[in-house]
Amino acid sequence: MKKVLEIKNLVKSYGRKDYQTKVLKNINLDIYENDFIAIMGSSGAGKSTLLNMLSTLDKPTYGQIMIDGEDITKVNNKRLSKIRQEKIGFIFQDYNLLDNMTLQDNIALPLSLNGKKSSKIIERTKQIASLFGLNEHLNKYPYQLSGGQKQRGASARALITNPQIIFADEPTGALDSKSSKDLLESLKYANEHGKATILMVTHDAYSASYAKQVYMLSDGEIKCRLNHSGNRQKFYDEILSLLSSMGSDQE
Ligand SMILES: Nc1ncnc2c1ncn2[C@@H]1O[C@H](COP(=O)(O)OP(=O)(O)OP(=O)(O)O)[C@@H](O)[C@H]1O
Repeated sequence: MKKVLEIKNLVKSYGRKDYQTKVLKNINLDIYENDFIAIMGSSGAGKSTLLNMLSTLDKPTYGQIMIDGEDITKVNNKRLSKIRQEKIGFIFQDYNLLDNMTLQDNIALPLSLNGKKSSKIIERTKQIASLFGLNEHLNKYPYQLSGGQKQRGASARALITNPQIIFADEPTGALDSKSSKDLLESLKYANEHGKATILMVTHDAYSASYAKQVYMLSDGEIKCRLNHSGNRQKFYDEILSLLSSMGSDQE
């Protein structure tokens, strides 16, 4: 299996030189094509910090992050934006759709920015929108959509370029349970039927139970890994019992 992300001795500190807080102490992680990983941990454990570094939005204090064998901590900004455009998709908790564009244009945006031909863009937009059950909403503007539809739109936008890795930070954080389930089913489908590798930060055991592996971040380190054994309900129970044994403040 191809290694898409390799993290070596990753450290992140905040603050001045003489007064530093080490948020991430020593993270080592290999992520392979088609993995679906959930990163959990209590509030302030460093989940978003880790995701921001892996997704090129922030730089580590020490350590290496290799995407496709290329150390993204060492490349210049021009190369970094190319890597973002070509290899990475982002899903944020607050959707980040552009208000003055239709859903169709929002989903198509990464391709329009790449300068692809318009008939190809429309075809691909419809294809990805149908994966997320959005075809009948394509001409609507974000204010005409529900939270769940917006988040599925944001996810379709993240997947439209067929990126190697999707980074999702609390993608179900603002959704009700039905919309969360719809979104997670779509991500699962994209992971199982496409080649999408997904790395999702979540505090929610239900969302995490859709992943293939769950990593627990605690005290700046990955303390524990759980593997999905095939039955989602069983995995959900295992995650809950791990969270309670870790004395976490999760549900
Ligand atoms: N830019 C920053 N400067 C200083 N400290 C920061 C900065 N960003 C994050 N931190 C600190 O790093 C720690 C980890 O924050 P992070 O947002 O990664 O946690 P998290 O696990 O995602 O939490 P939550 O579940 O509450 O979102 C926190 O103590 C936070 O206050």
